Amino acid sequence: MSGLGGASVRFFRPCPGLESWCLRSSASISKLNSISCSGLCVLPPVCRDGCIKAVGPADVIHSRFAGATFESKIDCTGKCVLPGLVDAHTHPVWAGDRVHEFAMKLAGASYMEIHQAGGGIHFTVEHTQKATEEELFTTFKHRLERMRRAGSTLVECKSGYGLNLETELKMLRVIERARQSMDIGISSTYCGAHSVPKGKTATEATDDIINNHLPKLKELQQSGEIHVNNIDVFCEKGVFDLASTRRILQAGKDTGLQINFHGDELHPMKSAELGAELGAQAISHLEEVSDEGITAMAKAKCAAVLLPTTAYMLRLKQPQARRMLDEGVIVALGSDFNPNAYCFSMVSYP
Ligand SMILES: N=CN[C@@H](CCC(=O)O)C(=O)O
Repeated sequence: MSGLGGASVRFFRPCPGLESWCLRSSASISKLNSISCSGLCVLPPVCRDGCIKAVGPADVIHSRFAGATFESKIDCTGKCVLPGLVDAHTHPVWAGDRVHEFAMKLAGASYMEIHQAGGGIHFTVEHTQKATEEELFTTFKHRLERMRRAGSTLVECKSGYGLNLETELKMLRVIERARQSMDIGISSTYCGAHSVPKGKTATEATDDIINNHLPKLKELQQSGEIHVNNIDVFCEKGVFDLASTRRILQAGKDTGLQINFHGDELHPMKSAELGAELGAQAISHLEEVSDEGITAMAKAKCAAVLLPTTAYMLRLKQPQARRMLDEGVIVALGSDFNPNAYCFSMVSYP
């Protein structure tokens, strides 16, 4: 049985008379859930480590845990018990919402048209650069709490609305603070290549990331000030092309980060092929992935992180989830919570 923070989700059918207890053993506080259904009881005791220890008929489980004492009783009548959800792609640290852009979108403007006109990510960057660390932490904390209430127990959290070193580090420190203080798992992603900063070319931005951002990140990782797991790039026409993406991802990998990037979202970029070649852990979006890209990802065991809310909101075609699964690609899901796609929950639209 997988841990509650694991990727698999199992549903227990709600049934009448379902009860659960918390129990205290000599070693740890554990929970003992009891599902009583037409004479059959299923008791999944949950230990402090988050793992379900056993599932079975009540009498079997009771005799197995006979020495344990119950701490409290939780009535789960009409409810179901399910492990925590993993949200594999979010942009939750920012200031400057983009509600005003919805009117432009409804009038027919595309995501890239708004971006190229200086809005979109640029708008959020402007506000995030001006925000204090405290302001960012307060709103981030509130968003994480809402995600947790919606069932997510592990959330991948990206920087990427700083673009300059100072603000990217501010965002990563905010993520680190939450990682240490909140009751939710966090996988932290440096996304300094989320967009080309105003006044720079993509090549200049790439050089800045490789020569300045990544060495500083490595220093802070080594001193234990921050813990970053992944590196991300928005590999897209008009943002970072395949060559720049390759340079940044390779440099990130060389500093010990896992590759987890945006690819093949609005245009076919051969991002999937690149990710597979570089040993990427995951690639997100993939609405425009090629057949060869799907095959390469399956072979390389590179996970596809699909973001149905985003495809819906941006009116993109939905990614080929069934085809990917049939080809043997690992498929994960993300809410893609960001100021453009305001979705906290993995199980429903906002
Ligand atoms: N596509 C690029 N990045 C985000 C959107 C970020 C934003 O628009 O603020 C995404 O994953 O959908």
